[in-house]
Order: sequence, then structure tokens, then C-alpha cells
Amino acid sequence: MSSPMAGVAFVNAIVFGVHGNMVKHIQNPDSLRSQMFCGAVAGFSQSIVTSPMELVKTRVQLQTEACVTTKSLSCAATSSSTVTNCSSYTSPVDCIRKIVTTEGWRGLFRGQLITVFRDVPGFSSYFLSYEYMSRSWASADGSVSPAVVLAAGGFAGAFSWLITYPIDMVKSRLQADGVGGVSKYRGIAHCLKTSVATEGAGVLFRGLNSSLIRAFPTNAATFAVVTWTIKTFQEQPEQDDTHQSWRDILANGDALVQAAAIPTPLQLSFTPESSWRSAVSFLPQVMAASAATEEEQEEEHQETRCRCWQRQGTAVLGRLPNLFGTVCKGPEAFTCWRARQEDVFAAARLHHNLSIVL
Ligand SMILES: NC(=[NH2+])NCCC[C@H](N)C(=O)O
Repeated sequence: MSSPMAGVAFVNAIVFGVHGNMVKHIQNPDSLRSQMFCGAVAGFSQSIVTSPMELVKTRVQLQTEACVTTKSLSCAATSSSTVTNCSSYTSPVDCIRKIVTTEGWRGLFRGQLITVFRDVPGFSSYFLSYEYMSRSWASADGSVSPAVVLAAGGFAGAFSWLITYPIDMVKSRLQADGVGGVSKYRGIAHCLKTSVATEGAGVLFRGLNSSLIRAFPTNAATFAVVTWTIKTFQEQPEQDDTHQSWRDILANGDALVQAAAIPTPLQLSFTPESSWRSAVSFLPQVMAASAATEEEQEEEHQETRCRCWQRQGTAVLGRLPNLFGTVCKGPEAFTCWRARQEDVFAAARLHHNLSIVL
């Protein structure tokens, strides 16, 4: 029970982490094609860990099933001799150890390729369909209600399983195969061919219903939790101070110095009377900000950068929540800060002109 739970959390952290970061850095992040591509990369990344995890799960579960069968048979036969095989894996770790000793390290990656074949289309269709549905069902102002998140998440999960289910069937068979060194299948194509030939095409979708029934609530919950987590991390008080940029410049000496170095002809012209009036109206804010201690200014500056970085993420799912918001350093904050230079420079020029006049 605890290993699947930890496993799901870990895998979802990879999926949404990779997808979110990809979306953040990709050109045109809002296009559905980008969502699909980022989903594919996320699917690929998580398949590296899910394949060995699913292998162990399959082996441990199959062993339990075999054990139950053996036990009831032996009970009927009033013999306990066959029960000895039951405890071949005492835990998932024990299973890993035994796979490595009997099949080598490569044994842990049995089914890796087919997992990639399943998860690349699986996760690209997952994110594509979620984005498509949540956008189609969004309200006029673009907001997405919790009901829409749940429904889109549920359908996205079910849809992704619907189209990848036959691949999943092959994956499960390949991973279950080869216990104790006996392999029934020679590879993906052979497994697919023999399964269809011996059991009919229906084998490709056997058990689909229960998978879909599982996928709907699981993925509705997943998207809801991810969306609400992102929201919680992104929720910042609205910046109602229209003169914030003044404090920004005051807290950033460098920008001021650079702005002051810009030759006068390039600076904003404030000759029209209205501009002067608005420039002078800034004065109380400038004075107040100048009065603040240097420490306060530095704090405020840091805060602005954090907020700026967080604002980069949008409500659209897939932007990583600023989990490290408290730290808020590093290249992202820097890139974001650079993007704001325009604003700061404009404000700095205004300040510069003002100071000449005063
Ligand atoms: N076919 C896929 N791999 N689809 C992606 C959905 C994954 C999701 N974590 C689930 O288990 O339902």
C-alpha cells in the first residue's frame, strides 16, 4: 500500500515537474501542439522510473496470486509441500535484489522500451486532451471551475488509457514473462502476434473497463490537486500600488545609473503639460520610497522579483508552481528581472528628468 502511494506521488512529481518546466521554456506555450510535445517529454522522463517500478509491482503481485492458488490447491490436497514458493519475495526491495541477482541489472529494465512506447503517446494525449477540454469548457473570462478541472482531468486520463491500452497489455505480458529465466515471448512484436493469434483481437482491450473506471477518478483528483496547488503557490495580493516601479528603481541602483547614462535625446520627453502634471503627482511616492531604509528597499525589491517570477506562470495548468518561492533566486528570477527592465528604465528616465527639473 505504501509503495504505490509513494510511487504515484513520485511519478506525478516527475510528470508535472517536467511538463511544467517545458511549458515555461517552450516557444508558444499556449498552443496545443506545445502541450502535446511537453506531455511527450514528461511521459518519456517518467517512463524511465515507471518501467522498473511496474516490473517489480507485476512480479510481486503475480507471485501473490500464484501463492494464493497454490495455497488453496495444497489445502484441498491436504499437503503443504507446494507452499514453500510463496515467500519468494518478502518486499519490493527484496524483489529488486532478486531480479538483479538472477537477471542482472538489465533485468530491471525489462519492458523499458514498450513502456516508452506506451507513455509517450499516453502523456501527450493526456495533456493535449486536458488542455483542449479545459479550454473548451472554460467560462467567458477564461477561468476554469473546479468541476471543469475534475471533468477534464477524468476524461483526459480515461482517453489516454483508451488509446494506449493495447500497448499496455503487451507491456504487462512482457514484464510478467521471464520469471525464473523462462521467457515465453521473444519481444514486443512476438508477444503481440502470439497474444492475438491465440486469444483473438479482443485480448487487446481485455480489462479496459476497469482501467477506465480507475483512470477517471484518479486523474480527476490528480489534476484538481495540481491545479489547486499551483493556485495556492501563485496567489499573491494584487499589486494595487501603481507607483511600484518607482520603488523598483529606488531599490535598484544599477538600473538608475544605467538609465542616467542614456543620452538625453533618447529619454522620454515630458514637455507636454499633462506629462508634467502626472510626473509631479508621483512626487509623494518618490519621497516616501526614498525615506525607506535600505534594508526595507532590498526586501521589497526581492519581493518584487519573486512576485514577478510567480506571475510568469499562468492559470493554465502545466506551469510549475513556484515551489521555491521563498528562495526565489537563480536564473528564473534573473530572466524575469531582465524582462522588467523596460518598465524600470522608463521609470528611471522619468526620475532622471524629474531630478534635473527639481
Ligand atoms: N496511458 C497513460 N500512460 N496515460 C497517462 C495517465 C497516467 C496517469 N498517471 C494514470 O495512471 O492514469
